Amino acid sequence: MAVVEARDVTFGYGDTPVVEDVSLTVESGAFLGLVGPNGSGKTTLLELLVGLRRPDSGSVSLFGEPAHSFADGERVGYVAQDATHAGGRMPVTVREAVRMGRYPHRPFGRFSDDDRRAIESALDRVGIRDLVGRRVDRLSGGQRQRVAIARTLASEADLLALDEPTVGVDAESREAFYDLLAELNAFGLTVVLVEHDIGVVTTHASEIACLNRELFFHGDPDTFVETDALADAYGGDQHVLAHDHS
Ligand SMILES: Nc1ncnc2c1ncn2[C@@H]1O[C@H](COP(=O)(O)OP(=O)(O)OP(=O)(O)O)[C@@H](O)[C@H]1O
Repeated sequence: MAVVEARDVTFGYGDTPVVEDVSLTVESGAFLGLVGPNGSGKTTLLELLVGLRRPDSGSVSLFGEPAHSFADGERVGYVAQDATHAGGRMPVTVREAVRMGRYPHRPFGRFSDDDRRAIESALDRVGIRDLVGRRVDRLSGGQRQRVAIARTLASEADLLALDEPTVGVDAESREAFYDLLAELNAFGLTVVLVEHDIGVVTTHASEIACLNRELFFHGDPDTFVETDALADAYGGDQHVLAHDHS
């Protein structure tokens, strides 16, 4: 079953499109890495795919319905670059931030045992139980990203979309973070990840989409590194491709 289906999607902030004619299907259970040079439209496309923006032309459907009809947290977890959606800058505790993942289920009502179970299980699966009483705005970037993931798990979302989640996170925590994503993916969570580090994404993702306004490639990582798509999308700037850890 297709979780995301984008057809001929074009979008621009002004007259010039920054995403043009992109068609892309993300199947259930996929781990898609979305790569491309700086300013190539990755964040914009991710926002289009999860319904945070509407295309100027073309269409995006999520779980077979128009993407813009999905509110954040309702089957779709979205982790923005600075994880503000996880209460990243708010003076709330980790437990409160993770509880927010249940709000789509209980907009006004009291929390049920099911809600509490989902929250506790998310804290355990992401390994942040020792942080529950800490304020989110005083955590490290890597810890905040884990809170963001826990919030998504608590919401029992089927799709997790992340925008460069490990910017500013040290290499060790970054590896642990990607291992966690791979594990959650193995348990059935569909993942779409914007990541500028091609090495990271070809190691962890099961498929790659390479964007530079238009989609240059969508397929498996091994094929991606063998084709010209990479050089074409990056304008032949090969040294950026192999070891970009900036
Ligand atoms: N809110 C906005 N208003 C106007 N232009 C924007 C806005 N957001 C992004 N852009 C422009 O759209 C283009 C695509 O930006 P986007 O952030 O989607 O690219 P990206 O591939 O995620 O970039 P990066 O890797 O540098 O984060 C860029 O030229 C950017 O300057």
